[in-house]
Amino acid sequence: MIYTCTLNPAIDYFLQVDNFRAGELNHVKADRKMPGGKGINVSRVLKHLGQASKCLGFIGGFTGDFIKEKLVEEGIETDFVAVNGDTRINVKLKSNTETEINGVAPQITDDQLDALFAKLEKLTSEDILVLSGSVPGTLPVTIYKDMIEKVAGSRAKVVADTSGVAFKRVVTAKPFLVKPNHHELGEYFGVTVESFDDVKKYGKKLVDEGIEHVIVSMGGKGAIYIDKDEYLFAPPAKGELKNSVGAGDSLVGGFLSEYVVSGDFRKAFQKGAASGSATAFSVDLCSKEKVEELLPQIKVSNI
Ligand SMILES: Nc1ncnc2c1ncn2[C@@H]1O[C@H](COP(=O)(O)OP(=O)(O)OP(=O)(O)O)[C@@H](O)[C@H]1O
Ligand SMILES: O=P(O)(O)OC[C@@]1(O)O[C@H](CO)[C@@H](O)[C@@H]1O
Repeated sequence: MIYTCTLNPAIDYFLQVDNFRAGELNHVKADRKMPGGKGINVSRVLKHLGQASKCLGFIGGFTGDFIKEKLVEEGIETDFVAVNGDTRINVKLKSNTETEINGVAPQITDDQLDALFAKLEKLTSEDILVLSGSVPGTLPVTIYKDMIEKVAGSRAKVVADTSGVAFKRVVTAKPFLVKPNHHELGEYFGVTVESFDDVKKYGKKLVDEGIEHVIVSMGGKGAIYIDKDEYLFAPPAKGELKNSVGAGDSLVGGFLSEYVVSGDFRKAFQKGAASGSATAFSVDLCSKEKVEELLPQIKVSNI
């Protein structure tokens, strides 16, 4: 089973405003509310691509109910720990530019944290645990590292996609796969990562630190996969950008959807990159049809 863990889920509230003007009254032309948060997005992409998963994490209030209902409607299993406050709302404003305003997580108590850790006890070597997104302020920043240590005995594979201090900490626990974007990779090493050579150099440093598989996404420039033996490049597909929110999560979901079937990293990377582009060219997260349409465009090469 693939478990995705979203410590800080959200309703993603997409707003379209023509010529948004800060400091003035703006009228919304169209809006959309979607269940969001990185792990939840991975689960939704997995579902679209025909793979089951179970969503873990913390959820609360009317916003949490909305997320759970939507996931149930889509046939996605959930096993969230309930918290007292409201799950956050993240505003995704599309106008001449894209602006994101991510909300604040509700408080999480020690008992609720223990309840999440108890759920990890059933993981086995057959399972994959995806740890994605930001860490709520009331939790220790070492939480992802602690979770990896908790499941280490089970030999479940851990995939991590987070940023800032949480990324710094999770790297020390050596997950099976990490997926920073090039900005997050640069932030980790205190440098600016721009060119493919930079991505290769700093991605390889993560492999040298003990992470088996590293995928660095670079938005519209594609993605690079690094392990101890090779560097692979997946170009972006061609199309009209509609929504970049969740492209990285789609890369992770697409990758896992193939990896659990074939265990082939090259094919999994190709599917992941096709899924990232498919989401970038869609209003919602990628559909199976869109991923299959774009797949032939993604010619993975050794670089
Ligand atoms: N404009 C685009 N055109 C084509 N493909 C894209 C585009 N944007 C993203 N992609 C694909 O999606 C992948 C992931 O995108 P990106 O690097 O933006 O992830 P991210 O920064 O983690 O995003 P998020 O946090 O919103 O999920 C890229 O590596 C690329 O393959
Ligand atoms: O604040 P975090 O947890 O870092 O990111 C949360 C978020 O921006 O990431 C997803 C896209 O990747 C969205 O669904 C969600 O709103």
